[in-house]
Amino acid sequence: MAQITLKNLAHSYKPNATADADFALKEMDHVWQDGGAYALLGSSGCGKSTLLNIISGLLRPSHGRVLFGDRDVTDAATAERNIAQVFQFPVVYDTMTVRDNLAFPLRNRGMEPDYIKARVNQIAAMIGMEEILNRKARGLTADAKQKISLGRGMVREDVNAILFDEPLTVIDPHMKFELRTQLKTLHREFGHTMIYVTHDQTEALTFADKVVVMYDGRVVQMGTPQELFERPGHSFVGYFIGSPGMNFFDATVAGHTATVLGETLALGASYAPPKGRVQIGIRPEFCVLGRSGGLPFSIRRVEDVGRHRIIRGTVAGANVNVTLPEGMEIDADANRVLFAPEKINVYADDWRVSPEGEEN
Ligand SMILES: Nc1ncnc2c1ncn2[C@@H]1O[C@H](COP(=O)(O)OP(=O)(O)OP(=O)(O)O)[C@@H](O)[C@H]1O
Repeated sequence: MAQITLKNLAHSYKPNATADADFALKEMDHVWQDGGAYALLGSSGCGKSTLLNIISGLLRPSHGRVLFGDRDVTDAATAERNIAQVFQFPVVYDTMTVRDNLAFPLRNRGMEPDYIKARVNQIAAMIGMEEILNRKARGLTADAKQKISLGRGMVREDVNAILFDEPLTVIDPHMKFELRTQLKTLHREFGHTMIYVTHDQTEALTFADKVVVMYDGRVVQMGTPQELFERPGHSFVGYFIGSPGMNFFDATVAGHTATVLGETLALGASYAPPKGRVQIGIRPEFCVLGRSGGLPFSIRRVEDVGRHRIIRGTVAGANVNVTLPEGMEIDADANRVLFAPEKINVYADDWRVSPEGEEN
């Protein structure tokens, strides 16, 4: 196993690319710690698969280097990198049995038959396929075939990393949760570096210890689910993580106060006046309705989403959401929205501004 380092990495699918917009991956430096469980999260087209294929060696980056430990593997073929990759759609040998499909990577490496048998049985139990080990893969459902692909991706214990590219897309929703839990168990047991690509925040937040959020070809934040929730490093993380996402307001900020729509709001920390387009961001969970203070608020509608309710409203015509905890009544005369000062984040040109005295 190895730490994976990306050095000045960038990629364009176009020859002679120069403009920023020509790059599917903008220049980045990034380290994936040995044994980490990472999710690579972002919306469609932000560059997740490009990055994964560069790590696995399916794609050569147009700029920069890829290191496994101290070894430069930028020009090494996929086979030399000792990586397992599971794709969105099943890749199985139809004419082989389920057992032979699972055993394939181990036989390829000349492992002992007894070891292969035991390991295949262990993986088959994990993916719920012990009963059909002797069946040919041909004729199985896409869901079953994808489970074989997942199993085959995880069967080798000696890989540097396992890369998953949206592996649960074709899996039945009930099974998704179970397989994700199994992947986590396997990670705890074997300590492989795992990178799991998804555009689904629930998948990312439940699978990973560290979530890497990509936006427009860049890594905009890497953090624990809690860090992404409490201190989104970029406004995209604020919008993308959480349901509904963060509320943003144009503001002027100085010291412990923000001014929004001519009203003064207290901040939980002190800021040097930021440059650029300044906004404050507050999650719906940290907003409450009242009759004085805060900002003027009009309720549009209330949505019941199970354990809590979401109040959809507007502040000066712009949409603002407030999450109402279970059991709390709505004051029908409330016409202001108030924010917990210590939960407000400040942004300049979409990037979070650290308050004075915050350790990075
Ligand atoms: N083979 C290719 N040739 C040219 N452009 C490509 C190629 N593959 C991807 N791109 C472009 O590169 C950008 C990043 O694509 P990529 O597939 O890495 O994104 P993604 O985040 O994995 O998206 P998705 O979630 O839809 O798979 C997109 O603009 C895409 O159109």
